[in-house]
Amino acid sequence: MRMRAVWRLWSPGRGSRSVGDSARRRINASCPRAAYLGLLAGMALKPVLGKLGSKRVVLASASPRRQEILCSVGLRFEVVPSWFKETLEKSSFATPYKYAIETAKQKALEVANRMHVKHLRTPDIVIGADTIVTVDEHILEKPIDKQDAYRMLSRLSGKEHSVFTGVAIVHCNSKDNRLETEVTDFYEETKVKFADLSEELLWEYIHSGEPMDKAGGYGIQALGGMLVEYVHGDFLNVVGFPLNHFCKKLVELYYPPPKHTIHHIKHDSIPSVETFENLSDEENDSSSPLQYKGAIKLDRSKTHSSGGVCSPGSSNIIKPNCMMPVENQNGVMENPDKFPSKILELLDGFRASKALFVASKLKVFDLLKNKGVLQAVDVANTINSSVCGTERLLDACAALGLLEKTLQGYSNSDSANIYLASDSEDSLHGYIIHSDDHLWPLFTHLESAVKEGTMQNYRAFGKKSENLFQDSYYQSMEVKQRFMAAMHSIAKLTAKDVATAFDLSQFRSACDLGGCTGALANELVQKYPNLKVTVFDLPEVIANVSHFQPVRQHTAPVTFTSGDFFKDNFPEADLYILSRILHDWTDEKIHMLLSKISAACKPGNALLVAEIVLNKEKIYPPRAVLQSLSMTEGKQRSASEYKQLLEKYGFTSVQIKITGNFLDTILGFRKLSSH
Ligand SMILES: Cc1cn([C@H]2C[C@H](O)[C@@H](COP(=O)(O)OP(=O)(O)OP(=O)(O)O)O2)c(=O)[nH]c1=O
Repeated sequence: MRMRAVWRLWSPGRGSRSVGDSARRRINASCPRAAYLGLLAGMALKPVLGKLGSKRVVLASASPRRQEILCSVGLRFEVVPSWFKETLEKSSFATPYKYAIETAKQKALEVANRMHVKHLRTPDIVIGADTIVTVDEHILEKPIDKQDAYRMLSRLSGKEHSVFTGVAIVHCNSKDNRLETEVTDFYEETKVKFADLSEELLWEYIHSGEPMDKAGGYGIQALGGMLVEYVHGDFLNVVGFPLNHFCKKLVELYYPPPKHTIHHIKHDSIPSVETFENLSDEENDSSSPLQYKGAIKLDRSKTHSSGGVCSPGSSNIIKPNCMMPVENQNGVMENPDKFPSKILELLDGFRASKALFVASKLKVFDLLKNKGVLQAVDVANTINSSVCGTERLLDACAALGLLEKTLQGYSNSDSANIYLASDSEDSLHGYIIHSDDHLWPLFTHLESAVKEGTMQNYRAFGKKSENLFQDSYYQSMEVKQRFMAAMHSIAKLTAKDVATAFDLSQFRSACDLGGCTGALANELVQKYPNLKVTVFDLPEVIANVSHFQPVRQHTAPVTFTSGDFFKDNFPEADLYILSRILHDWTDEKIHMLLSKISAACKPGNALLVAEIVLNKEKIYPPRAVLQSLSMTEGKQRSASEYKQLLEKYGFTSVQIKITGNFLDTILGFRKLSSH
C-alpha cells in the first residue's frame, strides 16, 4: 500500500527510544546525523558545543522527535519530561506564538524548579519547546481522541495553516539555595498546505494511530507527509524543534561575533552567509551567555530564518537572482550589489511613520475593523477627506503591510485589528497619537537638540517642561489624557513581559511608583492572585485613571494613592516597582528616589525595575538609543550599569532578564544589613 512507503520518508529514529515520565538519560553525541550537521553548522556551532559540553543541559520534553533533532547536532543532554500541564488560557495571548513561547517557558521552568528542589541537582540549561498548529485563528494542539483528530484534520483539509514552535532556553544558577533563572525565548513559523482530504483517507490516517501525540493531529515526518501539498519554512520546526533558529540562538548567546570579524561571502547562486573568525575563548568571554538577543540581528518579524527573502509572501523560498541585503561592519544592512537599500529605507522612514500616524488619527483602522472591506471612496466619505488623498493614504498603508488591498477594496491586516484599532485590547493608538502630537514636533528640532544638548519643548510647544505635569502645557486636560493614553498603551503592551519575567509569587504587596493608569498593576494581580498592588502617582494622574480600568477584570487588589515620589512618603510594600521611570531623570533625582526606596524596603524585600537595557557598547537596541535623542535629563543604561545602580542603594542578587520585546526587567533584593 502507498501509505507504507511514505511512512519511512523522514523518520530518523522513529520507535528507537521511548521515554517515560521519569526517564532521565544522558544521550551521547554519537547520533548518525551528528557528523553531517556538525559539518554544516561548521565553525559557528562547534565552539558552542564545546562550551555546552561542560554544562548540565536538560531537555524538558518527552517528545522523541525533539530528542532526535537535538541529538543530531551533537549536543549532549539529559531528558527530563516536563509535568507542566498545557492549560494556559489561549485567549489571554495576543498572538498564537506568544502562547507557544509561554508554554515552552513554563515547561522548562517546571523542570528547572523540580530538579533544583527535589533532586538537589540544579541544571545549567533547560530547554523547553511547544508546537502548535493554527488555522482560521484557532490553535490546535494534540487531539484528545479520534473524533477530535477528525475535527482537526478536516479543518486543515485543502488549506494552508501555520505551525509555530515556541522554544525557551532557561539558564539556571543556584545562589544561596535559591534558583535564579534567565530565559531566552524565540519562535519559528512554518506554513504547511494540505491537499483536499477525502473522508476515506482521513479515517484511514486516523486509524493508523499516528495523529494522537501530535499537534494538529498529523506527523509530517511520517504517514502524515502524504497529506501535505507544500511546506514553506523550516521542516524540523513542524516536527517539533526549529533546529536552525536554535543553533543561531546558541551562537548568538555564547559567541556573538565581534563586528570586525564578520565577513559576508557572496556567492552566485546562494544567499550570502556570515562566517566568524578567531572565535577563541580569549577573545570572547563567553563562559556565561550574553544576555543579548541582538548581537546578531535576527529580524523577529521574519520568522523564517534561512534568509533569502526577497518578496513578501515568498518567505522561505530562496531566489538566486534576488539582491540579498547583508549586514555591514556597522551593523547596517546593505545590499551586496552596492544598492543602498537600508539607507533608502531609513530615508523614507519619516514618510512611513507619518502615514501610520495620519491613518490612525483619521480612525481608518477603526472604520475598517467595523466595516470589513471598503473602497477608497467610502473610506473618504466617512473620514471626511478627499478621495484622491484617501486612496493614496490607503495604498501607502497597504504597501506598509498595515492594510490588505484586493479588488473588493481595503481591509485591516491582522496586526492592524490587534494593535491599531483604538478600541482593541492591545491597541497602540494612544502611543501613536502621542508620537504624532508630541514626539514628531520635538524631533523636527533634532538639529537644535543636538547642537544645544537640550530638550526642544520650548521650540516645539513654546513651553518649558522640567516636570511634565507642572508645566502649563500639560495643564490642559486633553494633553494630560493624551499622555496618559500613550503611557497606558505601552504599559499594556509590556505588562505581561514585566509581570512574568521573574516569579514574584513570594510577594504579598507591591507598590508601582509612577504606575500611571495601573496597567501593570492589573496584570500583576491577574498573574499573582495573592498580590495587592498600590499604584502611586501624581494627584493629576490619579484623578484621571478611572476610564482606563478594565471592565471585566477583577481589579479589587489594585488601589491608587496620590503623591510625589520625590517628596512624599510612599506606601509600605514587599516589592517596589519602577517601570520606565529611571531613564527619565537626572542622577541627582535618581539618588533621591532610590535612597527613599532603599530606606522603605525591608531586608529580603525587593525592587523591580523595567527599562530597555542597552548592550555593552550602548548601541543596541536602537529603540532605546533613538529615544535618547529626545534629550530628556535622564539616560538609558546597560545591564552592568543597572546592576551597579541597584547595588549602590543596597540591593543584592541583582538579576536581569532581557525579554527581547519592548521592556527588559531587573530584580534586586534588599540586603540584610543596610548600606
Ligand atoms: C505538526 C506536527 C507535530 N508533531 C509533534 C511535535 C510535538 O512532539 C507534538 C506537539 O506537542 P507538544 O506539546 O509541543 O510536545 P509533546 O507533548 O510531544 O512533548 P513535551 O510537551 O514533553 O515537550 O507534535 C510532529 O511530530 N509532527 C508534525 O508534523
